[in-house]
Amino acid sequence: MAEKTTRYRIGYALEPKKIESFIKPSLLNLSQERGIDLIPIQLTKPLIDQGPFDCIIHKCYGPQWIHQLHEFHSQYPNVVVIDPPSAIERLHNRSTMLEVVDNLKLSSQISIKTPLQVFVESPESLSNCVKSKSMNFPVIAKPLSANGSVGSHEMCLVFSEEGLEELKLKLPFVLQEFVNHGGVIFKVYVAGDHIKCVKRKSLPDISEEKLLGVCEKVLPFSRISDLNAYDHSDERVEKLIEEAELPPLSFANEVASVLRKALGLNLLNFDMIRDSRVGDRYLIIDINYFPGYAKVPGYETILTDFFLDIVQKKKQSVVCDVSESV
Ligand SMILES: O=P(O)(O)O[C@@H]1[C@@H](OP(=O)(O)O)[C@H](OP(=O)(O)O)[C@H](O)[C@H](OP(=O)(O)O)[C@H]1OP(=O)(O)O
Ligand SMILES: Nc1ncnc2c1ncn2[C@@H]1O[C@H](COP(=O)(O)OP(=O)(O)O)[C@@H](O)[C@H]1O
Ligand SMILES: [Mg+2]
Ligand SMILES: [Mg+2]
Repeated sequence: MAEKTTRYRIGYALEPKKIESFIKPSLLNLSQERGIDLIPIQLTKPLIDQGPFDCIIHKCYGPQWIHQLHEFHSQYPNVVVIDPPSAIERLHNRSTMLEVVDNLKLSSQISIKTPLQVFVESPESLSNCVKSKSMNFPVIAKPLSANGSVGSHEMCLVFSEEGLEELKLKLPFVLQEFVNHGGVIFKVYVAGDHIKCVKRKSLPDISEEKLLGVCEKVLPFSRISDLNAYDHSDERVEKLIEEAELPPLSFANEVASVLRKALGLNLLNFDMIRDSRVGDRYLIIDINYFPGYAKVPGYETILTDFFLDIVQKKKQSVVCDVSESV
């Protein structure tokens, strides 16, 4: 008689746009072949009435969803929830998002830090905040909230103190020192133990001369691709990205591993730049929960491997405490 292979049910609670980009037939097929059934969770119906599930993955905002998860967890404490809302919450605020980075302990000689950053809440504190941290212009004003809204990605490069005055209506925000990094950013995608680092276009460097010649006090931007007119041509940018050296794999892996544990999260990516001023120094500038994995070549394998790790560890009774603070 043919041996019956165990099948696992992973429920996903995602907004329609995310379902379209993430739940591709290629992911459904590969995970199905390997024993995982990905089941849509209806956001309009009580979670508690859906299932059974071995695991739930989710990227939804708002107290109602968190309440549903709590309710579900009290009834089905053995179902693994990836990830705990309280840990995800930390990434929805650009001030708390990067707090753990400066305490990470690495065995590598290469250092991992964050740029100088200050949280600005009121117009009165605006003029002093840059001086108090000895930050140099240009700085980037980033909305405090990183809650998935369009506005949460609307930023401004600020070239001078007068520029800061123009930002009063955008409070509260964080000001982060702009760091030259050769126009290329490294995005490290993490799904549990599975990691992939890719290169992407970033803001171009700003030299002292360029800074003196800039006419604007503030340059708003949202998507980096909108900034072509501001500097390099597409061809030059492509060449820049192609030629940029990736960070050493062992370093990227170690940062991903310690960061994931410090945050208590499994599904994330982080944006990392190489500081042009100092050798062997990288800076984390952004951390995102459940990012756009489908843009990573081979994401289907990375995610399926991760799903199997989770459900099989559970089967072997290896404690997987990710649902601890649901
Ligand atoms: O839409 P995508 O595929 O570009 O993914 C976005 C991510 O792009 P990335 O994978 O880092 O290039 C994006 O990363 P960045 O913040 O752009 O670095 C966010 O994770 C975004 O989610 P949210 O709007 O912050 O909730 C992600 O948006 P959602 O797909 O989760 O809505
Ligand atoms: N401190 C910084 N120094 C240089 N460039 C930065 C810095 N912070 C952000 N950027 C650039 O701005 C982009 C958007 O900033 P980020 O914090 O990643 O916001 P988002 O959450 O919208 O992706 C980055 O991908 C990078 O190109
Ligand atoms: Mg980013
Ligand atoms: Mg982000």
